[in-house]
Amino acid sequence: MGGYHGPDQHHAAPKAGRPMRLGIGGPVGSGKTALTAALCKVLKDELNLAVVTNDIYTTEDADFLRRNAVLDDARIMAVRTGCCPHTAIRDDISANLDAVEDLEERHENLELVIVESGGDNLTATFSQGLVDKQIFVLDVSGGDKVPRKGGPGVTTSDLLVINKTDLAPLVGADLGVMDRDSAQVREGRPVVFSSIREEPDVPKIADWVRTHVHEFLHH
Ligand SMILES: Nc1nc2c(ncn2[C@@H]2O[C@H](COP(=O)(O)OP(=O)(O)OP(=O)(O)O)[C@@H](O)[C@H]2O)c(=O)[nH]1
Repeated sequence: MGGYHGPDQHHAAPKAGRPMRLGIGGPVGSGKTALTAALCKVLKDELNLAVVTNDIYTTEDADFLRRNAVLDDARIMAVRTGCCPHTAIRDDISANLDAVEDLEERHENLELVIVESGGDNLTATFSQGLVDKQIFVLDVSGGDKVPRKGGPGVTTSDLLVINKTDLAPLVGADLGVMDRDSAQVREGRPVVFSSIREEPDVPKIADWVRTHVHEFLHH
């Protein structure tokens, strides 16, 4: 098992003839499952897509997606990591890769596979051997100092989502500070503020995903 900050041990997988693989990571409870469900609802009629969920001991996230009928059952696979979530998305990616490849074999012409990580800390990122793009989801109620603390998820993810903006007044979080600090540590990489509760069709995030799937499949 590698350390949190060690180099990625895996090479990026060849891209020809397969869907874009999108990782969604972030701390426990930040809204990863809510975002996965929202993206499935918004994109399922325009993109051929499937989802892999990760939980430590249960299949709770997959069960949530199935209960909410965001996709056909056969398009959702649960990985039970039995270990720290970051290990399964970065160090020993075999169970996740098997699940992704299984979905790709079972569903012809998939265009997007979302891999939702279990909740972990600010250092957890996906291996490039598992995903092509990654979104890191932070929760406003974790405090407005979190973006400036940095960590690879915050600084290097392809898209940083700062979720639960509806809670900012309740927890005294200054969204301006989060915006300024994240811009500073991310050196131009995009940041989107969202409230999945108030805006369940996540328009800016869905647009970002559409654009990247299109680029991946057609370039
Ligand atoms: N107020 C508010 N609550 C939200 C929002 N997005 C998600 N939630 C709630 O936050 C809680 C956690 O959301 P999940 O989507 O389960 O979070 P998660 O990151 O998948 O959690 P783990 O998989 O356990 O790490 C749930 O009760 C959601 O309904 C939001 O924008 N605003």
